[in-house]
Amino acid sequence: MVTEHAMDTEGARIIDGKSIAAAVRGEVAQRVAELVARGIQPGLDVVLVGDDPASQVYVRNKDRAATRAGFRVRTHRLSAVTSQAELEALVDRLNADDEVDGILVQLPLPRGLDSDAVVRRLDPAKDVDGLHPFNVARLWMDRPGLVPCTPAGCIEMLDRSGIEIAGKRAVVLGRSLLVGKPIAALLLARNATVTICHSRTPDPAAVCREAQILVAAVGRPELVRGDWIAPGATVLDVGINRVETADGAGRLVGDVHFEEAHARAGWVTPVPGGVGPMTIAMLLSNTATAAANRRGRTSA
Ligand SMILES: NC(=O)C1=CN([C@@H]2O[C@H](COP(=O)(O)OP(=O)(O)OC[C@H]3O[C@@H](n4cnc5c(N)ncnc54)[C@H](OP(=O)(O)O)[C@@H]3O)[C@@H](O)[C@H]2O)C=CC1
Ligand SMILES: Nc1nc(=O)c2c([nH]1)NC[C@@H]1CN(c3ccc(C(=O)N[C@@H](CCC(=O)O)C(=O)O)cc3)C=[N+]21
Repeated sequence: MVTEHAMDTEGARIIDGKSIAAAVRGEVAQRVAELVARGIQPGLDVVLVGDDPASQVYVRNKDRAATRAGFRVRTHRLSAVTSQAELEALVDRLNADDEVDGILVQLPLPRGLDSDAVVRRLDPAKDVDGLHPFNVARLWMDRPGLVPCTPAGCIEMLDRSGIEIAGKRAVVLGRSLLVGKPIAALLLARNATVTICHSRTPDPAAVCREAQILVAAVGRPELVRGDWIAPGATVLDVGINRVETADGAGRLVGDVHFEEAHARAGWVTPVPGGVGPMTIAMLLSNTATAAANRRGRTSA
């Protein structure tokens, strides 16, 4: 799961999101097989509005992983000029369909659509992104429920790498409802001492230097430099940014300058191959949980 070598001579240990995600997907496939053996075919429905190319890639990755794990998967592709009423009518139809266990509405929605209203419309029991106010409240109340996939994936990576959370000073860069805030809630629930930075934080570098666990979720390519990182800290890089390259192909970089972080940190996640694959694995895990909860849990 991790590459073992001395940190002071060779830099941080890499947290391999790809292999941890493969392990989680294998466990989910087992849970799905148990449901299928009971005559239950768990299903995931993804709603994609518009033709944002990045979202298309995520949807394709999710489709493939979900199908391989044994889920029925359907992607609803709606045009960018879809109305609020049409989108909410689709959500209503999926809520009412007993064969639908998980509903994921890809965000952000095109301009003019009210994503809050769409999320509020979801049946909380099918909200596998954990964004409905009911699930947000449960998260902050430390009650198990459907937890946002990327934050859940971050905790899973720490746990499966043997990195202690309790008692640590954690800093989260970013405060979105999808990523920053729920990561902070989960770290807090696990007894870290948590600080959240955002675009109005005067000296984020100074705050980050205090972190034993640093999570970057800002969407700013390589914002976090080596001198933002305390020696030996654990750095989780959530950012997915496409930047131009000389050959015109472009490449993915995180919110952390990987080489500089690797030289200072104790542990670091790469981009790609870090948090991204975990997001998909946790989406599958949430969908299996939603299916077991909705359809009466006896063993799964
Ligand atoms: N790996 C994965 O699976 C996933 C990756 N992502 C990626 O994670 C990143 C963050 O996503 P998301 O949370 O949805 O993005 P948002 O744009 O919704 O939120 C970004 C947050 O970062 C803060 N911020 C922006 N600039 C700075 C800065 N210079 N210093 C400190 N804080 C700053 C903003 O502050 P303010 O609130 O003040 O505006 C905001 O809270 C993106 O790159 C996204 O693509 C997202 C989801 C899943
Ligand atoms: N309602 C909602 N929930 C989300 O969780 C959500 C969303 N909307 N909108 C977009 C963001 C982004 N996101 C990613 C998921 C997987 C990868 C992923 O698989 N990344 C791989 C490969 C990336 C590639 O090579 O293209 C990696 O980092 O290794 C990336 C990004 C989920 N998001």
